This record gives sequence, structure tokens and C-alpha cells, in this order.
Amino acid sequence: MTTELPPFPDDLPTQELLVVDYDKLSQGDVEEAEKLWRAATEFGFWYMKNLATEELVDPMFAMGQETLALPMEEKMKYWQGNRGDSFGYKAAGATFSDFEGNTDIAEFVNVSKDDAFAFPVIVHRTYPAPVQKNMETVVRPFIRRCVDVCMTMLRVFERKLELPEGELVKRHREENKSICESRCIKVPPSPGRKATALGAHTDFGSISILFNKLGGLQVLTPGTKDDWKYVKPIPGYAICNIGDTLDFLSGGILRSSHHRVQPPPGEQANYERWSLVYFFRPSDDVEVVALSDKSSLIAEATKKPSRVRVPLEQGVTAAQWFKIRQGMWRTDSEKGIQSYIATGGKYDKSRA
Ligand SMILES: O=C(O)CCC(=O)C(=O)O
Ligand SMILES: [Fe+2]
Repeated sequence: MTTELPPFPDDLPTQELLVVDYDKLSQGDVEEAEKLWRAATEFGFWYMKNLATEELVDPMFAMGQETLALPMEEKMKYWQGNRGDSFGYKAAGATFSDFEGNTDIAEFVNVSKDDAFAFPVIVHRTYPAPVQKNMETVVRPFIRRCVDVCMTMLRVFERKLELPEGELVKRHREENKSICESRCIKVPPSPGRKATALGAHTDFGSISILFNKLGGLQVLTPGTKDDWKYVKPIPGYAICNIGDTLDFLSGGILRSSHHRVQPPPGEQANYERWSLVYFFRPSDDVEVVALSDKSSLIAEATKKPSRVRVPLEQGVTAAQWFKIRQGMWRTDSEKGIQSYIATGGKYDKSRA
């Protein structure tokens, strides 16, 4: 990743986001925790600095590049399948990217936290050779760091939501099976392309941590239908956001915001776009409901009409929720484009 990349154009409107300093947050700094809370409840997106060093991130990109450069036939041996599973390889075109039926142009390789931590023991599956080879030296340390960072944030949310100590933590224990995973994403150079690279969606899990170098990520201004703004990548900063399951558990106090990936802007469109995400999700068997009986703050929040969630069936678990969400935008899902149109790539149509 040493190629000199053109800068993000300076004449494009971008979304300002708060910057949380992880060094301060992890030392218990009260002001930093307040900033995180504000960011997570008002917008659901924020920058985080001092989160991970280049030594942790760059080898993940190198591993992703080596993996996605393999012949298609080899990559397809690790296909994530069409039954709502995520780990393994996702080819471009598996999801809808707009309501006209265009499809995404993003390839991924997803590696399970459970597999990375247990390696060489297989918990879920095996991966292409470049992943296996780097599992202990590259993937595991990256995921280790991301899990620790997410746990620190989760404890802040738990306290601010006035939940009894451990209520969120016990739903995200690393030793329990989950769909937590790292994802390395490649979008090919797309000069002149207007169509979306990865369609509008909310993230399915609790917290996502994103590293990217080129622009293209856009967030929807809350309360609007189509005010999409770029989030400018800042060297050394990660971009974090809240996903659906934390939104549900918190009764909508924490915001899972709608985002998408457009081709990189300006000169940047001539380059491959690489991004890396860690998805922090609840353990598979956690019930995804507002924790109203554990916090009066959450109970109150669920009464506000503007915060009403699409009612989940009682007893829907995090693993089931993931499959439901996958089905909402996969081209091979039973309902096809109808489900993407009906949901707009998010779980709650009533909330922009
Ligand atoms: O590549 C990006 O900037 C964002 C990717 C993303 O939103 C996702 O994989 O859920
Ligand atoms: Fe996302």
C-alpha cells in the first residue's frame, strides 16, 4: 500500500464527524467518553484516532491483496454461500446496490474472529492460503486490537445507558460464538462510473471499525431521504459506527446510520479502492430486543414515537438477525430486489 494516492478533492461537501481519541478513552477520560456518547447517539459515526498502528493495519491490506488476486476459481472454493453466512469470499455482484437492480462491484474476504482466535483449530471454516498463512501473525493481532477497542467503547455505552454492569459485555463475550469478523474489501478502478459500488445499508452488528485510504464512503444525513455526504478519509484515523444490534439493544438511543460506498471521487477513481473493516457483533444466541427491563432510560426511549423500532419477533437472535439482514440485499435471496426496495437497505423504513 505504498502507492502515492491522489488527495481527496477539496471542493466536495463532506460530513464533519467528531474525533474520539482512543488513548484518552481507554484511560477513562470522562470528556472523551462524553464525546463518544454524543457521536454514537446523534450521528452514529465518528473518527477515532490512536486506535491501531500501521503495523497492524497494513499487513491486513497486504493479506487482502494477495487473497483477492487469486484466480476466481480458487476464491470461489471459499465462497460464503447464499444461506446467510458471511465468512469466506464474497464475489462482486452478490448484493443490490440500487433500486434499479444494479449490483455491487465490491469483492470481500471475511475472516471470523472465532477462527482467528482458535487457529489452527477450525471453528467455522478454512480460508484461502494467504489468510491461513497470516492468521496468527497478521489477522489475529488485528482482530485482538479491534475487540479490545470495541469492548472499551461497549463499557462506555453500558454505563451511559444506565445498564447494570456487564449487561452489554456479557452479550458480546469473545469466547462465545458470533459472526464477528474482519473484512478486506476491493473496489476496482472505476473512472467515469456513477453507479454505487456498495449499496445503501446499515451495518448488521453492534460496532464497525473501518480503515480506508480513498474516498467513496458516504453517510446519509439523519432525517433526510437523500442527503448523502462523503466521509473524508484522514490518514491515521479509523471511522467507527454503530450497527443495528446495538441500536436495538439500546432502544434506539445508539444510532445505526445508513451509509454506502460510491466510486472514489475525482482523480481517486482511477485507483483500486481498498478498505478494511472489523465488525463487532453480539454472540449468536443473544436475543436482539431493547433492554427495557434493565434500564429505565431504554424503557423511556422505546416509548418515543420517533424512536419506534420495527418490532422484531420475540426471541430473534443475533445470528438470525444477521441472516434476515443478508436476505434484504442479496441478489440470490428469495424475494430478490423487492426486499431491497421495501427496506431501503436498512431495518427501519420509517427512519431515514
Ligand atoms: O468500504 C467502506 O468504506 C465501507 C464498507 C461498508 O460499509 C461495509 O462493508 O459494511
Ligand atoms: Fe457498512
